[in-house]
Amino acid sequence: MQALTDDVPRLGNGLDPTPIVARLAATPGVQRLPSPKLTLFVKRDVLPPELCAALIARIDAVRRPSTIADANGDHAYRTSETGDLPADDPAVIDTERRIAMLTGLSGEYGEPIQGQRYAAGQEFKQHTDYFEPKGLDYHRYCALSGNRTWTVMLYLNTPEAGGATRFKVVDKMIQPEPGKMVAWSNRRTDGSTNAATLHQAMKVRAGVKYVITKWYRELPWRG
Ligand SMILES: O=C(O)CCC(=O)C(=O)O
Ligand SMILES: [Fe+2]
Repeated sequence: MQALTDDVPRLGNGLDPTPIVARLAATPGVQRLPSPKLTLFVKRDVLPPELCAALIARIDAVRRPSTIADANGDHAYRTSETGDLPADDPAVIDTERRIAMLTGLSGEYGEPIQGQRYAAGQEFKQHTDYFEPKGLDYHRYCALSGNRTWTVMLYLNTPEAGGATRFKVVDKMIQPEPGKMVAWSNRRTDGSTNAATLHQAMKVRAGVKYVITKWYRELPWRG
């Protein structure tokens, strides 16, 4: 991880959620989902409008059709477009720093920030962000860096209609707003993968939706 200055906190990979939860819970404007089943936080205005606009432009420059691990034969499962954002871009560096300051998650465990663009009619059906330890693709995706611990997602705009993120198990819908962050642990407090993190990006009905996502791993990110 480069270009984060020395004052950013380094509270680990999130597998032990305690320091991350404490930091988020102590930050003004952070809301916690009131459920024992899922550790999830929401905060508005994490990114200013100019930064959201800059990131949208970067996503448009790198986007390609999305793929999914453990391809299940349903080609409509994830129909958005994806792209890794260049780590040396000033807008990306600024975003990395804001995420690190807010969550405390140590940058070396983070995957490169990924952008997603959903056009009208596009969606990402129900899934979890962790890789199934018994899944066919587990070794391919997790051999070097381990499984995912936390997800930090930021909306960059509001589509004209649709595009909410839905967590069905805890009956929570989150509406896209520019600069709004959603962060959750993909684990239970004992470290096991948490199926209550099941979520979906609901279909965009009109307009376009842009988000960025940063996932954290058990081990320092090595691809
Ligand atoms: O776009 C969203 O609302 C959710 C995206 C998501 O779940 C993912 O990319 O893993
Ligand atoms: Fe997801």
